[in-house]
Amino acid sequence: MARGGASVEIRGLTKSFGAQNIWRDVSLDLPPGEITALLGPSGTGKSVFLKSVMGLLRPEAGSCVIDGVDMVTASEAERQEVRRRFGVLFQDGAMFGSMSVYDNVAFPLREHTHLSESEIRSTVYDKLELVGLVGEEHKLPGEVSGGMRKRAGLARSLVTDPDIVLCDEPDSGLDPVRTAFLAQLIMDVNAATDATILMVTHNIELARTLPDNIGMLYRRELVVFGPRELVLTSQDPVVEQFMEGRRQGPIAMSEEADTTIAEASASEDHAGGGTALLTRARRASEPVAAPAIPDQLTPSDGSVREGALRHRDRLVGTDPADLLTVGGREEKAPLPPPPRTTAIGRGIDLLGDVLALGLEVLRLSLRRPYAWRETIEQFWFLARVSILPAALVAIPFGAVIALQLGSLTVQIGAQSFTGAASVLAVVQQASPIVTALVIAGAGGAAICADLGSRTIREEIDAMKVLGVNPVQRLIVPRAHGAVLVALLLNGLVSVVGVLGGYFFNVVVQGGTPGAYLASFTALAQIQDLFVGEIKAAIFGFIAALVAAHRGLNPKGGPKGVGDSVNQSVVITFLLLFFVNFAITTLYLQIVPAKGA
Ligand SMILES: Nc1ncnc2c1ncn2[C@@H]1O[C@H](COP(=O)(O)OP(=O)(O)OP(=O)(O)O)[C@@H](O)[C@H]1O
Repeated sequence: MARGGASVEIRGLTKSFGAQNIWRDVSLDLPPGEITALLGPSGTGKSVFLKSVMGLLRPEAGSCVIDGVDMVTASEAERQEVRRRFGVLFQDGAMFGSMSVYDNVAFPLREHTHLSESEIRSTVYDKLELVGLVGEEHKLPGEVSGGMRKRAGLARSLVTDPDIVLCDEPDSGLDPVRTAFLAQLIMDVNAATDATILMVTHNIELARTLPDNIGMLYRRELVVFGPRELVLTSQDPVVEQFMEGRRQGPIAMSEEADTTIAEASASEDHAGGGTALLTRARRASEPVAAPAIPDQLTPSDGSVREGALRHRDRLVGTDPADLLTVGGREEKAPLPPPPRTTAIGRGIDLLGDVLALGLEVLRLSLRRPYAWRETIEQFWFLARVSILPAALVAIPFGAVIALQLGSLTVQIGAQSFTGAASVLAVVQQASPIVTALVIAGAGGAAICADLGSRTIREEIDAMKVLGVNPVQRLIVPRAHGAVLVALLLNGLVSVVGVLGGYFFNVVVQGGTPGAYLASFTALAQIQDLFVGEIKAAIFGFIAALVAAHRGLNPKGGPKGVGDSVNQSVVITFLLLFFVNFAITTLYLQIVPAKGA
């Protein structure tokens, strides 16, 4: 069933990370219903480009319009709507690690369709069969090979018959035979659905025989984009070298080396030497034989693709000279450096981000569907990792407070108030802080590490692309779980602390049980208990938010996750002490001390 693929119009797109410009001024139209391959040396920003098209990364300039919606400036809700039309295969598959291969492939259908489980089952098995994974469906992603994960990711990306398919190196990790099957599969999917397909690949054979169009990123620019037939016969040295996989030419081992060669070439040109590498092939006096164009794959059922017909018409009207004008090759002035940010500025940004995340969590807390199961699992997990340490910390804490206050009250002749003083100190101050430190140290660290590893495995990106809001699905349950556990732990720590105080005051220091208990009613009041619980809930919320924020923004790979965990604990501790001070001051202003 032909549906006419979606159009993707990209104009002047520019993306940098801090001072590092990845590419600039990229303009191209992905022809609807055709297959396009994006090539380029490693590290030239092909994956960044795909993520920018998906709206997962925000370029600082330019537009990427998909059927009328600019993915750069649109709201997250609008982007989510467009993403429902996407099928995305991430570089490492981005399978959800806690779900089986079957559940991963069924995920988009369960989220976005009203199909019955038996209909879902039949669709999932169709796709698993296409990618050769029937028999492996009950395994977890961690129990199958990298190539299998990739194929499972492809099955998941195709399960909703998307209009736009974006694949990041679909062939990586696959053997040559499976790569050949995969190429045929992409061609058949295009023939059946007329989807607009953009794939990043390093596989030259695939690039030569599968796509209708080829684009190439090199030295921070799109240096060529056009019909396969014209790109394959291009005599541009960069394109030729890449398509032939040669060492000789302007492309070197690294981006820096590419830049050095190009600069040398430009200065030779400038000096009138006439031997610059970038233009050498063009200036060679002997005629250069045009390379042969290999036959393009055809659909296995022998049908004629709609995209192929449109492509043929476009090809007739394309001037080969247009190919190299896209993006241009002339040296452009360097981009201005980004504004410098100070440590204080970064701290303020971080606080702003955490606050925004907190507001988002509160807003989504009431939104359905509520992730009950995840909340209960998180509550149970946080309770398990924090109850024992909290109880163990509470005993010496209660004891220290009782000892300190006990000796102080004896010195000032107010021994009869030792119990109340212990209660106030433990219930109002020590207990919420101990609770929050344990939640931040044990629970928050685990939340941060879990989310961080999901982020670097691109699971969070996959979730967004599959139309699921990770804040609603993952952060809200963790924040609620942390608040509930904080309330529970605060009660526990308070009881253990007060009992510890009783033990040291009465048993060790020889006080009387009656005086210890009687003093409770003299100075303590029920609001003290409430304020302790409110503090604990706020601290638990803050601990979960900071952990989630750091987990969603790790810098780099596994080491970045480790750094995020460390930052999450330190930042939470700092915030807690400030917030505790603020709440205590406010409380003392509002609720006068008993007996005052
Ligand atoms: N989230 C990020 N933060 C900072 N830098 C990033 C981020 N993502 C990518 N980069 C940088 O952008 C550059 C391009 O990365 P990208 O993964 O897009 O390259 P690629 O062309 O896909 O490479 P390969 O072909 O090797 O997969 C790299 O220098 C990378 O370090």
